[in-house]
Amino acid sequence: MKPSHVGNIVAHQYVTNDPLHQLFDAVNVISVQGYDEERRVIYWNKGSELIYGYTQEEATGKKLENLIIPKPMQELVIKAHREWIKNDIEIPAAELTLRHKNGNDVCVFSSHVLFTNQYNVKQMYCIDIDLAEVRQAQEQATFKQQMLETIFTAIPDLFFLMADDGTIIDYHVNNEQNLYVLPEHFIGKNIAISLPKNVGELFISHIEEVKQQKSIVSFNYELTMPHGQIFYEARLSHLAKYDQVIAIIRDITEQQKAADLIRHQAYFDSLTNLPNRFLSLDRLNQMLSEAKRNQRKTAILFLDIDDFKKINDTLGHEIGDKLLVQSAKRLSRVLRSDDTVGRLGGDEFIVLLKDLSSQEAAMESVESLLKAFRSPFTLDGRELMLTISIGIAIFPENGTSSSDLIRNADTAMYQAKASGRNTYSFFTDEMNTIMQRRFQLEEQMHGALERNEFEVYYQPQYTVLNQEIIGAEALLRWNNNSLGNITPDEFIPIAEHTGLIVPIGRYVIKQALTFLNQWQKQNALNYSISVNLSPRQFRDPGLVNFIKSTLKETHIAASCLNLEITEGVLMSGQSYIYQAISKLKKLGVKLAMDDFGTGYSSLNYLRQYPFDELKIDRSFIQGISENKPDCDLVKATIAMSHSLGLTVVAEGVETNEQLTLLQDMGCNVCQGYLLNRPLTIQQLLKLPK
Ligand SMILES: Nc1nc2c(ncn2[C@@H]2O[C@@H]3COP(=O)(O)O[C@H]4[C@@H](O)[C@H](n5cnc6c(=O)[nH]c(N)nc65)O[C@@H]4COP(=O)(O)O[C@H]3[C@H]2O)c(=O)[nH]1
Repeated sequence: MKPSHVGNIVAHQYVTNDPLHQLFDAVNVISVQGYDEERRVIYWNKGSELIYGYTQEEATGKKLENLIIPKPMQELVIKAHREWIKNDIEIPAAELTLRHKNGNDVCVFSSHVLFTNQYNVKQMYCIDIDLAEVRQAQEQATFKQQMLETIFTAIPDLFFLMADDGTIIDYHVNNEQNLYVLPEHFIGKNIAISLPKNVGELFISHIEEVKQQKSIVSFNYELTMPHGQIFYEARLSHLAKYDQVIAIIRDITEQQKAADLIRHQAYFDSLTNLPNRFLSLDRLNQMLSEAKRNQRKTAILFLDIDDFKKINDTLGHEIGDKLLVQSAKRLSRVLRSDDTVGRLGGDEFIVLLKDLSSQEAAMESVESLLKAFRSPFTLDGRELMLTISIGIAIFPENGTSSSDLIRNADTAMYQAKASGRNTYSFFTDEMNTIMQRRFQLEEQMHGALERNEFEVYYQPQYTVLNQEIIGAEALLRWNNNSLGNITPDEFIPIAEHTGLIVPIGRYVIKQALTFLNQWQKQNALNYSISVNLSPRQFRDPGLVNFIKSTLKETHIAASCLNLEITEGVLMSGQSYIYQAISKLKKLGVKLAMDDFGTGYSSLNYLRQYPFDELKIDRSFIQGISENKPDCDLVKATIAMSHSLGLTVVAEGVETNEQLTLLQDMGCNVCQGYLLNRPLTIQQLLKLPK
């Protein structure tokens, strides 16, 4: 292109800078502007339009200071430009904030050159690089930095930046007290030597792992710090691009303690601190696997504090709890460290004796356990004696599975209780048969009332003098489809144990009084009815009211109801029993002491409780005709009862001889096979008056 000598300044530039302009025209990301000596635009590329907003047409001919220079800088720019043209004082490249067409700031890095063209005219070229993105990136970097710092200060975790061989490069910690060693001792050093050997090794092995694995690797460790034993969780992340590893360390002592506590609560009994049922059974399973492997014997002991329920009921749960704690301590003390004692619940404990050479070897521990209870317990200044009953099952003789062994030890304990408590019993096969029968009875007893399997029989009671019927004793019978006829001696104790005696007992009372009403009406006689009451029935808070309302419903005078209780009912000395008896007496109901002669036959109870009648057990009656001591005893009992104002009833009279003797002794009432067996209602109603 040729210069056009028309005095047009624009024309000059093309002559001078044509090849360069072609280059600048092609670059959009850089702004290139050309100015003449008066700072008028002679060149304005596309990049300038993009940065400053003015098109080439708009910019051409305009003065630099009026175009993109902010007001405060204008004087300065004019002066600098002049100095350059006149005195050759170069304007240095600099970061400047200039102005967009829309008035906004434009941040650029501006470099400048001054040409003198062939007409000796000076032209200044400005090359501006938009710094908006750079600034934005810088701002973002600063923001991120600040954000990281804020995070670092806000969270309590420790951060370590390490080379991927474990050399510590940098760290961040909120409180230097949380550092195991001071920074000067670990910066630039390998983490393995900055921490205890085992922890250092953990770090190194996990650093190796995180390098192989792309995800985060975490592990726990603990350190002894001046402020205690501290648990940490370390999370490692590999910065593969930089061959570095970041470790974020968190103090998890509190969580650890909470988890330990939860674990402890899940496995240990909170009262005695002994292993609970869950842990005890787990230990039993472990012990059995070991015993199987080593072909050794082990023993499973079931322990139960005798009459603990009574202690709890009379002295209160607080004392009961204290006794359990002390008992647990005594039990633990006498066992070998290898053995386990656990609490199964209530007053039941389990003892696992490991590695026994023989069955007899268990005896030593059993005796120590019984002996541990020989000295009294001292509680709040008072002394209490406790005894325990122990059932023992031996692996492998009495079972190889934990469930069999537990069941058999329980059965043996039941036997120990039955043989008078404060003793032990080894499991035997006969016990197993008894227990199986027991379980069958228990199973069938549930629902027996609903299935109408019970029937009340009545054994007539006669005056000894002339054998006139004065009443009857209600005796329960149970006929079950699969088990046949079950005697009360067998099922009543089970009904007591399960608590089913409460509804069953109410059934008997209701049936007996309903029948009595029918019987009294039919014969127009004021017969009485005797009903047995079990100890467990006294724990039924509705008992007295039930009797009261049933008497009312059946129109029976309270004095016609005779409640038979055994010494066992009174022995616990529970206040609720005394209260129930007093209330029943107030109703007008009569009270008989049953089975006299079989237990302690404590005369004290006869004085203490308002009895009307005393029933001499049939085992004595049977002996009176053959055996003098029995005869003397019965004679004395009758005399004593009479002196206390009690009516005497003889049970189980089977022979005329017995009857005659009882007549001689002045016994009042009798019942027995001689006169009649227990009868059904129909049979009894057919009897002559
Ligand atoms: N060898 C012999 N035995 C005679 C003779 N006369 C009566 N008997 C039996 O002696 C038991 C007397 O009842 P118990 O001492 O109260 O002893 C009762 C009583 O303690 C309990 N029992 C029975 N029915 C009930 C009941 O409804 N409630 C409660 N709680 N216990 C009951 O079961 C025990 C046994 O009852 P049963 O088997 O009916 O046995 C009855 C009766 O059948 C005789 O001349 N010779």
